[in-house]
Amino acid sequence: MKFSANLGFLWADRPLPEAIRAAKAAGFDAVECHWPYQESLPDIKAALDETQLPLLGLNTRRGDATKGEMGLSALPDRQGEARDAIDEALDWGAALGACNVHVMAGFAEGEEAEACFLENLRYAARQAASKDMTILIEPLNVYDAPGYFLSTTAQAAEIINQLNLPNVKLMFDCYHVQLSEGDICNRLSRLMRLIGHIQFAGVPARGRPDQGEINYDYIFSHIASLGYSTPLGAEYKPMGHTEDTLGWLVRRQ
Ligand SMILES: O=C(O)[C@@H](O)C(=O)CO
Ligand SMILES: [Mg+2]
Repeated sequence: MKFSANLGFLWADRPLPEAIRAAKAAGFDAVECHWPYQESLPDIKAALDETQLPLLGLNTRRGDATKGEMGLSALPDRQGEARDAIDEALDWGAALGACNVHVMAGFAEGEEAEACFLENLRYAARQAASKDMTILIEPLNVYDAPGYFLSTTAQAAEIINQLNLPNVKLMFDCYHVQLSEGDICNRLSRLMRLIGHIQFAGVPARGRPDQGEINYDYIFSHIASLGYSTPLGAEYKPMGHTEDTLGWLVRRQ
């Protein structure tokens, strides 16, 4: 099993280039990030080149983070901004050699929001295809993100099936799935052909994966048995020094 350090949470107190080097030193096989846009792209690229760690993905901008926005792609009155955010994420991703862009839907509901999200995803998939990249959509749990447009894997699967585009896939975050839906292993089996990336964290605190109600040794074995070998994204809040939380990784090396 291979692992990707999500630098939105791990070593989040360091600039991304330093966080990338820390992930390499800790033994991760890949990295991924949330919103790198305030940092220097050439410095991030230099750290990726130096460490030879692949960048698995990044997110589209949230919108106005000070207002708590979490994406724009399902907001019918924000289509121009949403597409700028998609273009920006794809440009950064292509420059950094990333394979995935997570298109964030935002807080919205109803048919108009769904039609808007589908249209923006079609646009994103077209732009991504020309860069050989994949678009991910991720349901967020109803406790952390109440009102977020996508909250279940069933809803995400319906959208992906409706689009029927080879480069639109599901980001299956075991943490969100456990809180909103449960039944993680059966869902992984059923949804495997739609999955583009898998993330994990302890539940319910979103801390290190070896603490909490989920037995990740079991889940990782199940994922391996399904033939999935892409690095799994460690997207948890270390609540202290990241190095102090890596026993789960060290035990597997
Ligand atoms: O699960 C999450 O919160 C992330 O994967 C993300 O991209 C949005 O914050
Ligand atoms: Mg996630």
